[in-house]
Amino acid sequence: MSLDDAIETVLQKVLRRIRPTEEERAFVEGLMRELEEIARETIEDLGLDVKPYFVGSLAKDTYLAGDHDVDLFLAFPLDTPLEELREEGLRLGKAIAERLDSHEVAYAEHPYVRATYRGVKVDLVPCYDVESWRDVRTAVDRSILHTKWVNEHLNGRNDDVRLLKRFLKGINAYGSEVYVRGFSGYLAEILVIKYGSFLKVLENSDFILRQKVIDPAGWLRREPEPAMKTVKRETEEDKPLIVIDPVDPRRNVAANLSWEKYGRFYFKAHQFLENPSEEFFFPETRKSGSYLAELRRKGTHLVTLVFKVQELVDDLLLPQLERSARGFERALSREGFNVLGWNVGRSSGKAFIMLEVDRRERERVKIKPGPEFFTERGWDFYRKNGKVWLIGKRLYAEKRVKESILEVIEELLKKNAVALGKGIRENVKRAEIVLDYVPKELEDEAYLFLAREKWSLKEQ
Ligand SMILES: Nc1ccn([C@@H]2O[C@H](COP(=O)(O)OP(=O)(O)OP(=O)(O)O)[C@@H](O)[C@H]2O)c(=O)n1
Ligand SMILES: [Mg+2]
Repeated sequence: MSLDDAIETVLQKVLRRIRPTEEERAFVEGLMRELEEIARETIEDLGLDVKPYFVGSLAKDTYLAGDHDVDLFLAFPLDTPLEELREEGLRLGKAIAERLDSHEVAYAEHPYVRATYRGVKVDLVPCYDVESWRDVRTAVDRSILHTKWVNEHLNGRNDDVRLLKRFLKGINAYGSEVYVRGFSGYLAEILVIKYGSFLKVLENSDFILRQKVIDPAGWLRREPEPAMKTVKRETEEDKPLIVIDPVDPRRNVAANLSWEKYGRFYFKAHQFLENPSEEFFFPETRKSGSYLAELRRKGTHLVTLVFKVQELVDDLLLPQLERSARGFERALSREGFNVLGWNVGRSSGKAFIMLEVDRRERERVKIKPGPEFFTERGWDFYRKNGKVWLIGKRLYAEKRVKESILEVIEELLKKNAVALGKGIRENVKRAEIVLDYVPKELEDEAYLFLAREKWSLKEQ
């Protein structure tokens, strides 16, 4: 079988798993019709002038089978004051959600309602009814424009988007959340539109990087108007990619994409094209092994801090954990410990920070004052210590003391000498700190970290 055929076979197999079936489609469409009806009725009952819009991958038909969360946006007229949009938006969201199965309020730039209906998550998000980027006032306003732009330009390549999204998920590079810094769904859509297909996007993984600026709507070729500041290239120069949002020249769609995640895409794209397999899309469950054996193999040590955190969502918690881990890295290196790597996360209600270090204790020389030299105790001191000297009539000696890294960390925390994430400072200070041992539920995590399995670019 030729390589092209092999690739095609794999893609067909993957598509069978990620393309929604007719039943799922019918269910989703029925759900959307019902929700729209409920929304319209509620809007009328409340006497509001609001338009409901579906956005996100459902509205673009780029959702993966089994993954069909609904984004229902409630678009207020542009002349609505921001305060009113927040209040009325929340009130409307709650009124709609009352007629669904369950709901809670979630907090982003503005509060919005998260409901469930027939087992599906439904976000009810207030926004402005914008027609162009000039009208955009809140972070979510562009979504309506994105949906429209993608639907106008995708030309039936919906399955290519599905393949790319699944590939990115499989290689652990999907999601634009701050703690992922990978590819967003919208970025995947733009790449497919720009390069023509899933395979073309993969084939262009080098070129995309060299091209650096992708401008699908041709903003840079247009006559600039005063309000149209395009994405600043200088300030984004250390980003792998600048994708000027086709619906808003001021925004880089790839602003959250990190070098690490682009790098994963780059290597995995090359590997897939040479050696295609379903594994890239659906990796086997991660390897496991003994973290203790890994510590012995490497001759390094593992410090783990485990502590309770309140109801912080991942979006807030993970960046704070990362900041704290970097704080430990700096503080410990000032104290003579080399931090080879760190890993943070959350597991069964607790947060953890893992630090891999080169030693478990440090030796320091302390100066020990002794007694006067011409006494009994003076002779004792003289015999017991290696290096001794006099200052005046008093003996002094050098003393080597060992301090364990745990003592050093406790000392640093007591002195507030570690830069910690603001919202979790007190929690970290009360952490349980363990050395070369982790609680049962973190054993796998510790192995994956120490073996760098979590980040590995190559299968071995
Ligand atoms: N970094 C991001 C994240 C989201 N969005 C907007 O929010 C919408 C919904 O976001 P999300 O659910 O993350 O993406 P989907 O396209 O729905 O993809 P998925 O299948 O992963 O849900 C996107 O269409 C896009 O307009 C965005 O512009 N930039
Ligand atoms: Mg979505």
